[in-house]
Amino acid sequence: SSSTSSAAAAAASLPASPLHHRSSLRTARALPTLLTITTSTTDIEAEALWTWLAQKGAVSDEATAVRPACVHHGRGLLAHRTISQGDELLSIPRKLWINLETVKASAIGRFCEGLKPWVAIALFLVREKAQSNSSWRPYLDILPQALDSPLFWSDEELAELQGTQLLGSTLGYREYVESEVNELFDKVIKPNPDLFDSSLFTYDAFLWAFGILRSRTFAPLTGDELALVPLADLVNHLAGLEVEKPCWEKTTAGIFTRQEVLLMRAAKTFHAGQEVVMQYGKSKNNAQLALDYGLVEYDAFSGSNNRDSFMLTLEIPKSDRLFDDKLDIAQLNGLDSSVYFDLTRGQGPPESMLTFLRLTALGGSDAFLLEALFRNTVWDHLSSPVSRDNEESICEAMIEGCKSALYGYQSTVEEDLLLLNNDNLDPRTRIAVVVRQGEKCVLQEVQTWFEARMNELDQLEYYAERRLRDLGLLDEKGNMTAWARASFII
Ligand SMILES: C[S@@+](CC[C@H](N)C(=O)[O-])C[C@H]1O[C@@H](n2cnc3c(N)ncnc32)[C@H](O)[C@@H]1O
Repeated sequence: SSSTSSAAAAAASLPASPLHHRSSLRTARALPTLLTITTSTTDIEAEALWTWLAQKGAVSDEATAVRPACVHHGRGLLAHRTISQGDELLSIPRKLWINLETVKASAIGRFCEGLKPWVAIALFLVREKAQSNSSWRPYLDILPQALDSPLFWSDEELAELQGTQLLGSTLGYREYVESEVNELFDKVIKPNPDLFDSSLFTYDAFLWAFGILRSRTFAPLTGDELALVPLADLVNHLAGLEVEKPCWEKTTAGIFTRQEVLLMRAAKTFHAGQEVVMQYGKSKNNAQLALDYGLVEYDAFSGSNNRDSFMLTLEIPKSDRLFDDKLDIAQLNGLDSSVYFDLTRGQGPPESMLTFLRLTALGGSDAFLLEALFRNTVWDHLSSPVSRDNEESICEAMIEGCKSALYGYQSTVEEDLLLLNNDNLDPRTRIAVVVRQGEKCVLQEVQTWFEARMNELDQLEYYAERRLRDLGLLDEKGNMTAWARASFII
């Protein structure tokens, strides 16, 4: 049927927009032991940043709870003394953030009217980075030149992502950045050669700035409030870290002049010398962690990973002769003809997805449920199996969809797991392998779920039986009641 093929095609499709990543709730994972780090080499750039922040009154050697240092993942923050959960770690005043205000107050401010915050800040970063006498030099010097997000991978490295949704999102983001850069180049950079040296404002330079902004900004300083906060952006992520409250907090401080500050609080207790870490996003899946931060979570011991996910797109085919009626029901329930479902490892298909699938596959002798009489109740009816035919067709569609999506990957889960046993796997290949095996595991789980359902089609209760039971015409065992038998005899 057309709904079958559409759901099958849908199972393999990519997120519609690179900017609309869906999130879902995930369960807790075990917390790895924190490592105590000792640094031997002097980090000249970090020292310069510290001195600069001290001169501006943002930090002091005497009062500080944390200090920047070289750690496993580039630079990070080390506890200077024992810190309890919830303690203040640092407080950086607004005048030291790089945000839209900073850009507006700069020499290029008058060109930023109407620009998206990230575009304006990226323009500022690229220009400022090239100026040796920039007043932001100590901060600019600690920004990494190379990032591990797939946005920056070579074609050869990207080939490891063949078949994955992450590859689609990566290419989508690149296209998006390119179109923004082209527009900016034509409207702002080219017409103002006195302020902008056009050779600096390349696609690569903007992509770097985009990567810096995605990997170093955290709520609440995102969206229109987007801001880079020196020192606070040196905190690294710890896999599995449970947090009660966000670590970044925007508040006001100061006795005489109340000024806005970014306050960072400790997510847990840290002892002197330990690395202070935070949780970058409990609801982000591995593909999002990879894109934003160039990292993934993978637990080689448990094998399970609630960061594994697959975003499924389902749609009511336009060719369906019942399209208008089905769309009406979907819209009445807050959906549209095309819907994304974020499937997460170990969680099975969400109820709303099963309901939408049943709606999509509705036809034949079940089409009466689309009549006006049922308009307000049909969604409820669809939340349980409707008929054997309907349930069978959604199972077939999903099994086919999963198989065809799985066919698109170049390796099996088993091959990937073997690769992940190799401790010397380079970081980018590791990211690719973790993401692709995660997507496949989710698809396999979904396929297994629908295969199991296919095997129990004869045991399920369908709409007709439920109606008879509701009317008191079937008893608990599914037999007709005496009253029903009597009515049939009459
Ligand atoms: C907010 S910055 C943290 C400071 C960064 N380490 C530096 O040297 O500038 C985020 C970046 O740190 C790195 N990072 C943080 N936590 C990590 C982790 N658990 N595993 C791998 N890389 C991590 C990633 O490169 C990420 O994009």
